[in-house]
Amino acid sequence: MPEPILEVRDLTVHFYTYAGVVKAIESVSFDVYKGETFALVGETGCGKSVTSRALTQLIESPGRIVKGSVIYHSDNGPIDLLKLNEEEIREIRGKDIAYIFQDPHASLDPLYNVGYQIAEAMVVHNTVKDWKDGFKKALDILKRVLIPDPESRIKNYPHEMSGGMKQRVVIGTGLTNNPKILIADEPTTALDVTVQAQILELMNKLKREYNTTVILITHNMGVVAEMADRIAVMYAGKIAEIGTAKQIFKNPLHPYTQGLLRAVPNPMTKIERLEAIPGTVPNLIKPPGGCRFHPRCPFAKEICKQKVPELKEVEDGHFVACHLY
Ligand SMILES: Nc1ncnc2c1ncn2[C@@H]1O[C@H](COP(=O)(O)OP(=O)(O)OP(=O)(O)O)[C@@H](O)[C@H]1O
Ligand code: NI
Repeated sequence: MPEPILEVRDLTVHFYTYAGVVKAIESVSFDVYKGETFALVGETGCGKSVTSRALTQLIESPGRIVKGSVIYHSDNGPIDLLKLNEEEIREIRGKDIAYIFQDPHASLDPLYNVGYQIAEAMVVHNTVKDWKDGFKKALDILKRVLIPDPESRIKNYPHEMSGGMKQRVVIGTGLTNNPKILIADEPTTALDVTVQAQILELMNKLKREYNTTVILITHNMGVVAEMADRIAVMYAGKIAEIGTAKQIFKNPLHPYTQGLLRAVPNPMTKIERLEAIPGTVPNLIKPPGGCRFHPRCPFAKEICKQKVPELKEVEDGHFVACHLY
């Protein structure tokens, strides 16, 4: 039996804006197993980033986590991450659970050299003895993420590095404290295609070396096919389907997942727009009643307008939220 490292239940986040309450994610539930790469996929605005940030309470005003629990199975036993106070969650974030965001420019401080920034991540979490030790480890990390000429690169400021090299530094910084879970939100979207492939390969290598669990957020099905063990498909703030990569690619059940896969003629093409699925993503201030996908669904029945479909297990480990099943 796979062992869960995270159990997310009923996670709900709302943004209280002037235009109204944006119901960004609604009753999102899933498990992430130890050592796997778990991908969250779906069109822009479906709630991938909000979900991944909410896992460690990284939701800023006007957003609020209104409901849910996130049980993290730490070395010291299970903890509900949503019940921790500011200081406790900050201790977990960056140490047990690290994030890599899309834009390496935004993740690095232009005022400090990269060696300092990597060392700092370890110093603040007391995982090194002192700054000297921190710089020594920072050099190891630059080697691990395959930065050429690390002895001189360690003194570089971010603007002296290419985008791909900066993302390597960000990944290195994320891995400094040997996190149990690495959350990567579109880690390669800002990079050119050849650099993307190198970064993905690097993430796979590091994952094997450190035995890290990875939560990968992307709208690129090619990346998903390459990296994911299991996949959760999100639509308009809800989970539509969860399964192994094989189940999702070979036997997609949800009409939305089917549309998503049809929209990628070649798995290496990026999905920017879904031409195969007519209509657009609904407004999350007033989402459609019943199944949120029903206005775009070719198989919608009366019940789909009335009743929210529950996520149910249709075959072993394969869950779908759809009235057709
Ligand atoms: N600060 C905010 N204020 C208001 N609404 C927000 C805010 N942040 C996110 N949202 C809303 O929450 C919903 C989910 O956004 P989220 O960023 O999670 O989407 P996503 O799936 O990550 O999309 P993308 O692929 O474009 O990154 C969207 O409708 C978005 O408009
Ligand atoms: Ni996002």
